[in-house]
Amino acid sequence: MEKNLQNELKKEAAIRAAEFVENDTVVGLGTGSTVKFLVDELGRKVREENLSFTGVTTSKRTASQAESLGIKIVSLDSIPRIDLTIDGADQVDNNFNGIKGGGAALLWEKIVATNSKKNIWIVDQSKLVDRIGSFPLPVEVIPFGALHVLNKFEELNLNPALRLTENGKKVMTDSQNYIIDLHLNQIIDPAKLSNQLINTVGVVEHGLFLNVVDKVVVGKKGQPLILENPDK
Ligand SMILES: O=C(CO)[C@H](O)[C@H](O)COP(=O)(O)O
Repeated sequence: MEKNLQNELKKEAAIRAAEFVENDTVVGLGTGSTVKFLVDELGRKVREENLSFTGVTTSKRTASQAESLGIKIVSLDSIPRIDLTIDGADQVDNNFNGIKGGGAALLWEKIVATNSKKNIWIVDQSKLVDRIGSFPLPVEVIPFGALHVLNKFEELNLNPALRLTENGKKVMTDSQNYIIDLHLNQIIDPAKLSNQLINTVGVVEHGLFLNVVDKVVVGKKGQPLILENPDK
């Protein structure tokens, strides 16, 4: 999909999803380019429509954008619950399984998501797929012994690659871990892979988000589509 159109559709989904944010609630704010549109819109609503909510963010990036727009941000441990989290995703299949972590924020994203009463993902239509996996699956690993974890993944034919910055430095997450991307093409059994990864010593978390999302707001030509997860 052409970049300008994709951005337009991301923005459309983000603006539609902002309507789900209610006054006096605690809202988890995800990370990424789609969420950036969401935070802009929520900032506008705070300024122009007196929307009042408390945010919990899934990255330092989102926290600084939100605070610069006047959105109140608190730490996760200072609040008893999160009412709703809105986040992006890299791919979503028909069973509402998703891959996240393209922006390297998957650990905080999963912690915030699993502590939220409701989760909404905002995506453009190109991210809806029959089977997830053509987007590389991010795995967050602690730096100590990371190359041994990479070798194990290699032995398991998971096609791992340590994520590097444009300058060739290792990408560091907000928790000071590394990211290994698994180039799998397709994931036949997401639950099995999820168990396998999380049981590998050195892995902190992975980007398979299974049975997490309640609603997906899809930016598509025409108007946004809202998909409801029947299993939630
Ligand atoms: O999981 C994420 C960050 O870790 C993002 O939500 C995901 O990568 C989608 O990003 P974008 O909205 O930029 O396409």
